Amino acid sequence: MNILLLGYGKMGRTIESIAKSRGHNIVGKINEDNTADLVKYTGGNADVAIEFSQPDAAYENIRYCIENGIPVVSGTTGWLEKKPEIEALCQEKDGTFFYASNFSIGVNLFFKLNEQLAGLMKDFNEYNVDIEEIHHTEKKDAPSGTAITLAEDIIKSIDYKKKWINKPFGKKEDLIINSLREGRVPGTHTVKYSSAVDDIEIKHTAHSREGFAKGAVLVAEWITDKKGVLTMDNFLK
Ligand SMILES: NC(=O)C1=CN([C@@H]2O[C@H](COP(=O)(O)OP(=O)(O)OC[C@H]3O[C@@H](n4cnc5c(N)ncnc54)[C@H](OP(=O)(O)O)[C@@H]3O)[C@@H](O)[C@H]2O)C=CC1
Ligand SMILES: O=C(O)C1=N[C@H](C(=O)O)C[C@H](O)C1
Repeated sequence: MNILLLGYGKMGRTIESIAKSRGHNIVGKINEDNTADLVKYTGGNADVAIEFSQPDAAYENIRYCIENGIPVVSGTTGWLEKKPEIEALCQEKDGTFFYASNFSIGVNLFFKLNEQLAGLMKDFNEYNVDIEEIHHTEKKDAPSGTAITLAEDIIKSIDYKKKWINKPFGKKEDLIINSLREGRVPGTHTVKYSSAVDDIEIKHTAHSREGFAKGAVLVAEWITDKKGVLTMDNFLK
């Protein structure tokens, strides 16, 4: 498979190494300094694009792919206010767009566990729930996309939480996401229910970026013959 990498930073490099080990070719690597080269690529010479860039670049990269017939797998976080526009464009152009806030299989199991725990906890108002996410100091966005997914799934079940906020303190109706930036941490997420007498915690700790990158390559292999707006739920089925 011929893969175009949009964003060749920490994730782009890890994806390159996994993709090559699975027999794929990297036909292009686009970073901030060579975005003009993007016009060289179309659905004729790139079977799929894998997009891990930065919040202010994702929309234009994904739009280019959809308009030029390249199926695109994106994991960039911090740009999601524009995702509905991309989804509409994908439908209009009969394109292929896959987005996940986290491509790791472990995190996607953790998402399911989070949904189940929220379902169990919904009638126990003596507990307060909050989220902590820890990432490396180079991360550009806060809260993490993964923490937002966790928060949105909790708010669907827990009536006393009305919205998430990215602050260490808030009212009971606010689901706190506390974002910490430390050293080279690849990504740690904790959901904690606390009462006066006990705490219940679930936690996912990534040991490296390999889980995210392998998930993105597996999805890229899977989507090349598919159309539409696709998610991890479609892939994992
Ligand atoms: N969904 C998931 O599973 C995961 C998502 N992520 C997300 O992926 C994104 C990238 O993470 P990471 O690799 O750690 O970040 P890095 O900062 O290491 O890499 C981002 C790269 O994007 C490049 N870039 C900047 N502008 C453009 C542009 N217009 N087009 C293409 N590339 C561009 C940067 O280039 P330059 O250096 O020249 O500025 C840089 O090389 C983040 O949003 C992060 O949150 C990360 C891990 C997992
Ligand atoms: O920026 C990162 O590094 C990561 N970003 C994603 C996020 O914002 O959730 C996924 C992972 O936690 C690593």
